[in-house]
Order: sequence, then structure tokens, then C-alpha cells
Amino acid sequence: MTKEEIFNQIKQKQSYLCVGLDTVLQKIPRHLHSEKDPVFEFNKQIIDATADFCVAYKPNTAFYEALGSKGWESLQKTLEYIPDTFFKIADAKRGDIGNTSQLYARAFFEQMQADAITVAPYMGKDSVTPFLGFPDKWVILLALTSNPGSADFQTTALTSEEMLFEKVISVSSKWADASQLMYVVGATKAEQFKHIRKLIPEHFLLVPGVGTQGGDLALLSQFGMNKYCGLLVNASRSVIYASNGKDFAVQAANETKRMQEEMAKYLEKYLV
Ligand SMILES: O=C(O)c1cc(=O)[nH]c(=O)n1[C@@H]1O[C@H](COP(=O)(O)O)[C@@H](O)[C@H]1O
Repeated sequence: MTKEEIFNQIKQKQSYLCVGLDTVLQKIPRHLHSEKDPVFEFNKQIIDATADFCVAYKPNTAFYEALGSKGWESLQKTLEYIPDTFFKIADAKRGDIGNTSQLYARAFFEQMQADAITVAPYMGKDSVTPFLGFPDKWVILLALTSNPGSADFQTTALTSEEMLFEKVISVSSKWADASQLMYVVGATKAEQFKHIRKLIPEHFLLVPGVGTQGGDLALLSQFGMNKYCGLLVNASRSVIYASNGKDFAVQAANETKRMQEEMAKYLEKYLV
């Protein structure tokens, strides 16, 4: 999927919402447990209910890997079920020596048909470039994450002018351009968006951490938006577990609609 295609979807839907499919078997409403594949059935109903209000889906692979081979099957079926007009992110946070990264890339881009994979930058250029060899597929590199532990390394000052995450951005942005590379910046780090936009004005940012983690959608939209919108804001638990009853899909739709309506206002106000 190209950058222009993502932007077109954003304009059409008036939304830059990504729904995170972090499905936990124990949290699925009871009435779905008799299904052959309750995880897939749950995802299917969530996708059907939220499709009008979002432009991307992001299953975090951990939630599927934890269920063994059945989980991988549910993940594959879920990615196949999502229509191709949506940006499909395999949130796998991979990255290894080049020879191994090449196989991770094939797993998620060829077997799973994902459009993008999240990648950890710690092992450097040769661990990331194998993911960049697939036409119209994307690498989403961890830059400044939403969790408290991001302070342990990412915001360490390397010099009086540069923190580690800034070095990650400035070095890696030379490995590929904004047509293939995105960055993860946590919604809980809204105060950094203005500065990050100076470093990478063109790139899309995947922004997790609204909803349950408490990130500020208004602030990050104000400082993070660029001429392509440049934002994909992820919400997982606040959407998929909006209710744990029979009305879970209706409540997920309500929550995504609420977020879409808020996003439409920010697109009107901040899209340059
Ligand atoms: O790469 C990610 O998606 C990610 C990066 C980050 O900095 N913080 C973060 O929460 N995530 C993921 O985004 C999702 C957030 O889920 P909720 O907090 O339930 O919306 C989870 O799948 C996390 O693993």
C-alpha cells in the first residue's frame, strides 16, 4: 500500500484511526466460546463493526503467538479477512542479524500478507534493511515508545543536543524514505511531537497509547499532523473491550465512531 493510498483512505473516512486487535481468549464474551475459532470470530465481528470508522488494523502478534499454532492460524485468518483497502500492521517488533530478519520479513509480508511490520532498531541498519526489500511494504521502527520504560534508554542524552531516540530517527531516516518507513511515537509523549516533526516532517507516525494508556489525541494531532496527515493513531483495549457482553461489537463501533468524529475535527483544523 502506498503513502498516497493511505492518505486517500484517511481523507475518505475522515479518520486516522488504527484498531488494535489485541485479542485475549479469556476476555472474549462468553457466547463466542462455543465457536470453532473464538478469536477469529471475535476479530471478524470487531472488524465488521469498526470498518467504517478506521483506516488500519494492527494485530499484536504476541496475543496470537501465546495460543500456539491455533493462534497463528487465527492471526492468518484475521489478516486475510481484513479488506485490502485497510493498512494491515503486524505488530511483531522483530529485528535480528540480516540473515534472520530476511526470514521474519518473509513470514509477515509473504505468508501473512501484512502491509507493515513493527521493527526494533537496536541491532542497526543490517537488521532493518531486509524488511525494506519488499515493494509497497512498510517498516515501522520503534522511536519513542509509550511505556514508562522508554525513559531507561530512549531519552538518555547522548550529547547536550541529542537523545538516543533522536539519533535512532536521524540515522535510520537515511535508510529509506517516507514512502517505506514509519516510526512509532507513543501518544503519551505528546510533548515531543513538535520536535519530532522537525526531524522527520514527511514520515507517517504510528501512535499507540490513546485510550487505556491515557495519551492525548488533541495534543498529538495538533503537533503531529503533516500534509499527508502523517498519523495513524492506534487504540486496542478501549475499542475491542468497550463491552464484554453480547453488545461488544456495537460498543466497539460506538467507541470508534466517537474517535473518528473527533479526528474529523482535527483534520479540518490541522491538516496543512
Ligand atoms: O508498537 C506498538 O504498537 C506499541 C508501541 C508503543 O510504544 N506502545 C504500545 O502500546 N504499542 C502497542 O500498541 C497497543 C496498545 O494497546 P492499548 O493500550 O490497549 O490501546 C499494544 O499492542 C502495544 O503493544
